[in-house]
Amino acid sequence: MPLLRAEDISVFRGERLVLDNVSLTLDAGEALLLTGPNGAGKSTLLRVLAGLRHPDSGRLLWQDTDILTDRTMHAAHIAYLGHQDALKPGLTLVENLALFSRGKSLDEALDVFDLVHLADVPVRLFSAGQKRRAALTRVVLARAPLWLLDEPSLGLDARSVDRLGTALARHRSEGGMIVATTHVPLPLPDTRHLALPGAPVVDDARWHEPA
Ligand SMILES: Nc1ncnc2c1ncn2[C@@H]1O[C@H](COP(=O)(O)OP(=O)(O)OP(=O)(O)O)[C@@H](O)[C@H]1O
Repeated sequence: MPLLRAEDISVFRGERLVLDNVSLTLDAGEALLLTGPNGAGKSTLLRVLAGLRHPDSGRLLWQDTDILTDRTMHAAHIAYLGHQDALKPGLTLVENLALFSRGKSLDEALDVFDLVHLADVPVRLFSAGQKRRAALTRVVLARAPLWLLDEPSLGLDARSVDRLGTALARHRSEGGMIVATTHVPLPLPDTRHLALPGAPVVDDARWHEPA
């Protein structure tokens, strides 16, 4: 029995069928890359897997239990990184992360993405890449078995991409699972791919600028 199983997930956004009967499974130590053109539904699928969006049809099972029966329980299984880094700009990095540390020392986690020197700096002063590294540090701190990462390498410099690779490999070696969306190669070897085809081109007047 796989730990995570999505069965025939379909999602409409407006009147558009964005996900059409998508199925996947994931087991301990496995990773899955979601690829496909802009608008194909990668972020939508990630949000469904996170329990943040209800599919219009299909089931999502965690160890054969439907996650929709207990979303609070499912929230403890996942660490979700969206496009927005969701950091509080007025707080320092340590203050932002303290909410997720559950009393544990932050030193080791801050080192994963080389952020020790920025520990006491307000996040509003961070660059885009530094904010992404902070958000990724929060994922590490969550100690959740399933990481759901929407374009995790966005804005990262080469050294940080290397560190991301190390963090992903470590998570998998500890039995963790990863589903990530990406448009660029990620440092994630031995990974399955799920290519979402994207919506068929439709001649829909709502998508044209008024003349
Ligand atoms: N608020 C919304 N209302 C209606 N449709 C939306 C909304 N947001 C996104 N969509 C549509 O949902 C579809 C899937 O979007 P989604 O963000 O999941 O795609 P994606 O594959 O992650 O794209 P990208 O590669 O650009 O990040 C797109 O066709 C988009 O137009």
